[in-house]
Amino acid sequence: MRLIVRQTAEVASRYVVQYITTRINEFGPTQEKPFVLGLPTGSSPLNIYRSLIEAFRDGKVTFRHVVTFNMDEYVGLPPEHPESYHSFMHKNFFDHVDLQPENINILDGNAPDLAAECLAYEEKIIASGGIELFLGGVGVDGHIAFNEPGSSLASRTRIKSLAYEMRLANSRFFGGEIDAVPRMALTVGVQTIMDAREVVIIATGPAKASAVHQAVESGISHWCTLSCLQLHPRSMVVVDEDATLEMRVKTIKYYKEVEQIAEQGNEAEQKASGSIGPVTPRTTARDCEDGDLTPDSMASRNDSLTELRH
Ligand SMILES: N[C@@H]1[C@@H](O)[C@H](O)[C@@H](COP(=O)(O)O)O[C@@H]1O
Repeated sequence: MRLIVRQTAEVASRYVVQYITTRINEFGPTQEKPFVLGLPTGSSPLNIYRSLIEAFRDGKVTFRHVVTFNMDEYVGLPPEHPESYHSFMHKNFFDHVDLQPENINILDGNAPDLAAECLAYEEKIIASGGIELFLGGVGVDGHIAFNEPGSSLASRTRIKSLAYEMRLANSRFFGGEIDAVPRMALTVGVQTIMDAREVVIIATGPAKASAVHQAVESGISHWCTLSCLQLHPRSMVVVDEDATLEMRVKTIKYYKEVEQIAEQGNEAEQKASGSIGPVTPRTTARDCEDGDLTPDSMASRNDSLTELRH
């Protein structure tokens, strides 16, 4: 797991946008080989969606051959309800970029057979080639998508009844009325997210500090489903300084050093190849200290991961 720390939420979001647009552009999606992107809702990704729209308008990225899968949706809320995740996504992202409507996938919380809907969603992800990059946010209790504390780390897309705390937290979107928050949702599982070839999480603000501390510095636990990313070969948590308030100074220093070394490696790589422009973070010498892999074997592992991605 990599941790990227930026001073403010805005700068952290810009980092994510730069990262995603570079990944899409380097991938070079086509009709036959689209880039499959997992997407979240919530307030945390709003800056990201705004900047992705800007990047699209400035001609820096196109979503023409991008296929999206959203993380979750409430059960029983009409899609046109202002707080449905369908509405959220169209209002904040889909309606402003060149995504093809048939490439947009969001769980149908009004499907006649909800279990079949969840199964079909998993099958569609596989049929699309698997998710290349899953972008996510995190709840104050460390949940990803609607995988609340206690969710199975092996879970897949399923129906979930929402706990009191979750409904209380989300009542801010329903005029503060907890009874207006649906009691159930459909959500991708922890394992569905883990199956993505890369996972990028944005976490900003002091309210997320405890979740980030647990996920990064503590053990893997179903009480903080974000912590499962410790097992992911290519995951990154991008935070602002406020979200690091509960972390050890030593940990932040470690991750900043890892990033510095990666940047130096990238610069050297760019100089050697004469290329310019943004480069996605690669394995660093420091990463290799975590296991018995040599930089060479890590480099070849990166190459094989790249092959798998394409
Ligand atoms: N299902 C969503 C999650 O995907 C999101 O990460 C979380 C945090 O939202 P926010 O970014 O508004 O704090 O809220 C909901 O529970």
